[in-house]
Amino acid sequence: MFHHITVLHEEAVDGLNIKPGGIYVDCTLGGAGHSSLIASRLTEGARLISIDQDDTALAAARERLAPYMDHVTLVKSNFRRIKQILHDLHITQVDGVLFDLGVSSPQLDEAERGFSYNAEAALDMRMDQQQELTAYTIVNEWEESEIASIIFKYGEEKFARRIAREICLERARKPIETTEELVELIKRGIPAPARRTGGHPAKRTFQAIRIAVNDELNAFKEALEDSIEMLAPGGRTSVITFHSLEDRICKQTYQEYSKGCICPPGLPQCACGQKPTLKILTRKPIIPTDVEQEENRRARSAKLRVAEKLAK
Ligand SMILES: C[S@@+](CC[C@H](N)C(=O)[O-])C[C@H]1O[C@@H](n2cnc3c(N)ncnc32)[C@H](O)[C@@H]1O
Repeated sequence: MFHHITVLHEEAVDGLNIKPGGIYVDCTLGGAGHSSLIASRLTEGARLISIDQDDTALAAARERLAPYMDHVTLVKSNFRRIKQILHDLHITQVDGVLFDLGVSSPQLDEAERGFSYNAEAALDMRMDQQQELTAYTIVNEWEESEIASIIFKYGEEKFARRIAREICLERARKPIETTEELVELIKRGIPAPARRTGGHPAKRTFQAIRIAVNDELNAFKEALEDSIEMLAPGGRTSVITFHSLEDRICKQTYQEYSKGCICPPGLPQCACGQKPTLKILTRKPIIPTDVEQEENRRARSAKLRVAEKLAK
């Protein structure tokens, strides 16, 4: 049973301002919470393309979306291929693109996927089960400096170098096979007083390794830029992020595309001719209500940002 509680369910779909006959893309199908709401607002002639790289999500979503399958297309792929996916479907412009980033609850709950620091499993963490790179490779084969760098950059973990050192000392003795072994090494790398504050000591390092395994930040940046390019005038992007690194990419990309003239100050008139591509509709991100945060822990760090494509 695929059980994922959709975060900012109505808010993210309302953000798309659905036109009943439009063409929409849900880049992160997951348990199809957002996709089924979008599909329920579409009428004949409309189209929803829902993408996920996880086979389990696609199988479950197929059932949930059964009543709408006449206007829904499911695609197993990385969303960083959005342009190619749309091109293959002969679609040149879309009216809205939704991202609800990160992992789904089933991915976290199925211990054998290796995403959780609370369950023993092989070091995996792949969203796409056919991908080659796994957490095992990163932990056992990457250079110590590379491991330290991703833990610092993607986990914002200040003891990154010490943790990387512990990992490399251990793997010189024998390969590190499981999430549990990794958790122990992370704990060893964090001084005792720091271990007692700020949640589970392995949280930041697990997040970092997961981001690296799935190349999450680069995939999102590329896909967001390509989505903006594929939007029809008046089309919208609606993006839910769950940590500051993703949110920063969204905010900065929206800002870049909403900039007009970039001439140096003091010129008597504009020489660059640059026009803004996007209008940002959420100056401050929308966050889940207190009730939603109370009911769903995952919702606590969620932020929604919406932007609209301007006419040229
Ligand atoms: C938070 S869940 C989405 C939940 C969904 N909105 C719902 O309401 O049920 C994120 C999903 O996006 C997928 N995903 C994350 N990054 C992806 C990528 N680069 N390409 C394709 N799918 C991705 C994950 O496999 C996961 O199923």
